[in-house]
Amino acid sequence: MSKITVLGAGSWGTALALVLCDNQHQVTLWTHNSEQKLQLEKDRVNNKYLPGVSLPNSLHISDNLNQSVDEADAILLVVPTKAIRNVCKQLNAILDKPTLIIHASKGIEPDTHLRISEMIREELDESQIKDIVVLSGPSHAEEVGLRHPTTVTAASEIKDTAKTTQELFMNSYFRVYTSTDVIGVELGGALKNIIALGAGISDGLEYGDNAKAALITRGLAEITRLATNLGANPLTFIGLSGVGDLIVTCTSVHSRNWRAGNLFGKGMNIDEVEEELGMVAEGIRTTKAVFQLANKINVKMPITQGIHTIIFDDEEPKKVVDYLMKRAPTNEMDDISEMLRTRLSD
Ligand SMILES: NC(=O)C1=CN([C@@H]2O[C@H](COP(=O)(O)OP(=O)(O)OC[C@H]3O[C@@H](n4cnc5c(N)ncnc54)[C@H](O)[C@@H]3O)[C@@H](O)[C@H]2O)C=CC1
Ligand SMILES: O=C(CO)COP(=O)(O)O
Repeated sequence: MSKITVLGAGSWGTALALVLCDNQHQVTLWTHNSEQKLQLEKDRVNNKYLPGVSLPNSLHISDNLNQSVDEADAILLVVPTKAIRNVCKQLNAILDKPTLIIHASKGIEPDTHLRISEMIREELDESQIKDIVVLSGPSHAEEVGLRHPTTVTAASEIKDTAKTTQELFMNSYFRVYTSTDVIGVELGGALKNIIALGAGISDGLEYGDNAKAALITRGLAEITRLATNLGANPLTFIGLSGVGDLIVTCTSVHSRNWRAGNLFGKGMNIDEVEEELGMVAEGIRTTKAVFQLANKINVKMPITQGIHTIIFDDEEPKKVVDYLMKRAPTNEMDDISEMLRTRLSD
């Protein structure tokens, strides 16, 4: 049994805390919101973020970060990307020994274009980090909360800590694979949210299955192209954190990003979408970050560019689709050959 502290009591933090409780670990779920702490303790259900799922009696709820992480064997960070630095700054003032940090958030920071593990390394001292493991894959909290079969990947360059993470989470309904491709796994989880916005927009326009299949497939080519340029293994993108997460996020009504896209497709603007959603759709900020990054390093990402125009320039979705369809004709496999060439020349 390990002592594990989950930071972030949203849908995913709550669902992962349940998995860890089912595995007989000693688990604390930390929320920064004292009203939420009282609500969780009183109802033993996360009414706002994971309704209908009972919290196990063994789950300890806290709003005190200091006490929550005291003597923790591992810390699981699951706050939205925009809160990562703030939470890490608070941890920086507290942690007094090398700690295993596992993160399950999915995003890229605008302006710096950093992945989450890179942001964590900027905020914590080296002496506070035993390792940072990325936990990512096709996994909606709503289904994990029901203990439906789910598979994810735990990625670290240090095989032992990826294995430790696998052992902490693995059970009969939650299967964990390991990987050493931290860049690929982290980017796969973050970038698919952009394409999920696109799938939602397409469904909001009622374009049907052909358009969505096109978005998923060409979206995969586009995000793999960027990730390979940033050092990821292209093969990671035919795995759980690549095509796996794209499928689940682009096709599920549980997806916050798909739902946000759907609202954009129906004509709402960014303020209206964020208000209506009430939960984090990471793809919105990630679209901004990736649009900047792709321009900076000169990687072609037409779908991301189009979604950026819809979200941040209020462009009509139909006009963007028209632009995408009328681009100069190309050869489908150019991408793949280019990626393999890059990989083989490494
Ligand atoms: N919901 C899901 O099924 C999955 C979510 N994720 C990722 O997990 C991360 C969290 O997502 P969700 O749990 O869905 O978000 P959510 O919108 O359900 O909840 C976010 C939580 O973070 C808390 N929070 C916000 N700002 C904070 C701060 N400054 N300090 C501490 N806590 C703060 C909120 O109070 C809330 O409890 C995201 O990066 C998301 O992409 C990954 C896989 C599945
Ligand atoms: O990452 C997820 C599923 O794997 C969750 O996606 P959403 O944030 O779009 O709900």
